[in-house]
Formats: sequence, C-alpha cells, structure tokens
Amino acid sequence: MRVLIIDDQASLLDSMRFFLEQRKCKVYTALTGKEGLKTAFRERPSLVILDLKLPDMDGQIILKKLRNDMPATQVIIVTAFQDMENTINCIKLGAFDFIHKPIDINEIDSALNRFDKINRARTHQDPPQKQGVAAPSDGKTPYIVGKSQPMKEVFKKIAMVSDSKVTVLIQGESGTGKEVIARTIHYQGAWKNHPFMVVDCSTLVDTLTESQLFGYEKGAFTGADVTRKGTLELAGEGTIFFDEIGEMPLRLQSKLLRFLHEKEFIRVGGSKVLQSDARILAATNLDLAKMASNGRLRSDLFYRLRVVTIYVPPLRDRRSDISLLANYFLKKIGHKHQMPIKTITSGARQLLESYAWPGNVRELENSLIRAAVLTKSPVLTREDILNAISETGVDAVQEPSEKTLAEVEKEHILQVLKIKQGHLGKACRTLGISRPTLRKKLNQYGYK
Ligand SMILES: Nc1ncnc2c1ncn2[C@@H]1O[C@H](COP(=O)(O)OP(=O)(O)OP(=O)(O)O)[C@@H](O)[C@H]1O
Repeated sequence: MRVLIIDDQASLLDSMRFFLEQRKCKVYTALTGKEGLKTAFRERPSLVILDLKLPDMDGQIILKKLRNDMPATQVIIVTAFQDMENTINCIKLGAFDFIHKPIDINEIDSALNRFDKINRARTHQDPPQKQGVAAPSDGKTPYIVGKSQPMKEVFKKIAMVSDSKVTVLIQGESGTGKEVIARTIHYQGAWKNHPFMVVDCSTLVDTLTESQLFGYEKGAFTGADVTRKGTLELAGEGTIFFDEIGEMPLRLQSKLLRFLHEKEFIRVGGSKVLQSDARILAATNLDLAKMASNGRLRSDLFYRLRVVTIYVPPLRDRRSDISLLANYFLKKIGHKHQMPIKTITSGARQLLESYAWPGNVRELENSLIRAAVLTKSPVLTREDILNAISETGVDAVQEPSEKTLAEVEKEHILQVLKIKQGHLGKACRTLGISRPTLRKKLNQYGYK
C-alpha cells in the first residue's frame, strides 16, 4: 500500500514512517500542505494521513481537494480532540477516519486494518460518491468527546444526517450523551440558525402537552385568552428534540405520527391546517421495539421514528473514551469554577477506567466535579475519586459488606435517585418498580 503522511512534525513523520514500513507500506512524507498536495498528485497514494493543522494551509482545504480530484485516495485525518466541529466537517467532506493527537500507534494500526478491510470490499464497487459540503462553524456546537470505534460511528452518523431533515432516533442508557448528540446534529447542520427546541415527554401531562406542542386558539379552553403558538410552530425550520419519546401519551403519539407523515398540524381549538418544516429528533433509553410489541408505543410511530437510529453505547462498553473524557471534564471544571486545571494520578485513571459507570458519562462528569471541588491538592488520587464516586455511584467499587437486604435496597434506591437527579419516573425505570412502590418506599425512609 502507498501511504502519504502530511504533518509538520518531522519527528512524528519519522516514527510513522518506521511503523508503516514495518507493515510493508511504501511511505511518502511532506511537512507542508503545498508539498503534500504536490506529492499526492505525483505519487497517487491509496491513503493519505493528514494533520488538520499545517503551517501553510488549512487541512480541510487539502482534504476537499484530495476528495474532489483523487476520489480513489482515502484520507485519515489527525486531529486534536478539541477539534470536534472540524472533525465532523471532515467526515462530511469524505474523510475515511480520524485519529487523535497525541498519536497512539494502536489507533493507526486499527485505522489501517479498517482501511484494508474496506478497500478489499470496495475493489468491485463504483468509485466513492462525492460527499456534501459542511456548513461553516458557529461555535455553538457542544463538544462530544470520544475516540472509541462506536463513538467514531456516532460521529459519522451525525455528519451523514445533519444536513438533511431525516428523522433520527437516538438510543442509549441514561447519561450516555443522547441530548449532546441531538444538539450536535442541529448545530452542525444547515438549519443551525433556527431554533433547537426540547420536549421532555416524561414530564408532560396529556392535555397540557397538546397545547404546548400544537399551540392553541383564543378561547380553546378556560384561560386561553390569547392565541399561542406551540413548539412545532416556534421551531420553524429548526429542530424539535423529543426526549424520552417512549413516555409520550398514546393519544399524542397519533398526533405526532400525523405530523411526521404530513408535516401538518392544527392548533388546539382551531380548524386551519398549518404546515411545519421542523426536523424531528427523538431519544429514548427504553426498548421501543418491545414497547411497540406490547402496545405501549404505536408501532407505526416506532417505524417512522427509527428511519435512522444512532445507538450510543454505555460508557462501560467504550472504556477507551474514559481517559479522554476525564481530561476534557477536568479542563471544563477548571474553566467553569475558575480554578487551576487538576490532573489525576495513574491509580485514579485506572480506577476511572475500571469502574462500571452505571450513570454513564453524566456520572463520570459529576464524580469529577465533586472530586475536583472537594480536593485541595492539584492532583486527584484514587482515594479522591473513590470518595466522589461512592457519594453518588452504585456499589461497583465497594468492598463486600454485612448489610441487611433492606439497608442495601434503601442505599441503592437513594443512589439511583441521586443519579437521576431526583427524577422519580427515570428512577422507577432504572429500578424496575412502579411509581407508587417507589413513593411507598421513600415514605418508609422518612421522605415525603
Ligand atoms: N461524549 C461526550 N462528550 C462530552 N460530554 C458528554 C459526552 N456524553 C455525555 N456528555 C455530558 O454528560 C452529561 C449527560 O449527557 P446527556 O444529557 O446528553 O445524556 P442523555 O443520554 O441525554 O441522558 P438522559 O437519558 O438521562 O436524558 C452532559 O453534561 C453532557 O454534556
């Protein structure tokens, strides 16, 4: 295989050359963008490894040129994790993969393995299609940190859907980052200057929801003294994100379905059919297929929603993201609380990487906030992290104890409630008990 590496760090070029030559690649190198393009057009490599930050040219311009003029050549971009917007733009522009800086040779190895595999499969296919062009960045996009293979797939899907109005269902456990993904789809997309509206289906009452969603006409019900627009109208050409879609009352499900089919709706108490061009994103941590089969969710709505599904794996299934996320959160905490950025010992890092994180990324972030705020020292130890986790976490890191079953049950219920930030509905789902049962138990513990 012929590989061209474009990077302004001579030492990195040397070590990559050494590594790639071991893999029997013919390697070309270039220290600048201009030199890189010249070499690419002369040598026609099958793969280019391209650093986005070059002294003379923007990496995205080089990528665009390579994808346009040499579509058979694939490009892996090298990026800093703070460059998430750029990374997504590069995927939109047709980058094959990305690896993070500082470069871990294992990441290159697995990217090359993927490239080999896909290249072999592609031999009999048509040349790759030209990809869409990215919208300019506006700085509002939230960061999504991740370098694990499942998160790379998530980034690719975000890039694929953000410039279209396709309905997307985001599935994953609580705290895995579903809302961040929804926001990123919106703010990376062509309609990012239009509103992003969130509807939390788990907190809405049936009748209230209807007027909130569809708006109402003056006089539609007692207290409706003026005509009001609902979320669908207010969103305009933007995005409506239905969080916890599995909680939507059945009656509203059919109205939402009509909206998804026809893009039409009527205000409560009105007769005029109104049009909306909003994009629908939905998220759930429930098994919607099961809900559809037992009648709790309309199956036609389920099929309509899952046109494109993004699955976000729990943090315990993508442990290679943990260290990166921890660094990111420690920086974020430092900036937010205006304190020096804390670091962690290798023991603490090992603990973070081995813990089960039942509350996923949210629990990791909250534990680090607690540890950073409560610890005076600039370096967080294993103990500091352990204390912070056991404040809210589930018992995954604790030693076996001699507690009674009732004590363990109480602790577990209170911990889950903390993780769910006091949200009874969410806690019930995690605990697998009904709301009345949870209330009864809380009463027994002395909580009203
Ligand atoms: N990959 C990620 N990179 C950076 N921050 C993340 C990532 N994933 C999650 N977070 C952060 O973790 C917290 C929880 O994320 P989010 O609210 O998106 O999860 P969720 O899956 O929608 O949760 P829920 O199902 O409980 O509503 C947020 O503060 C978010 O910013």
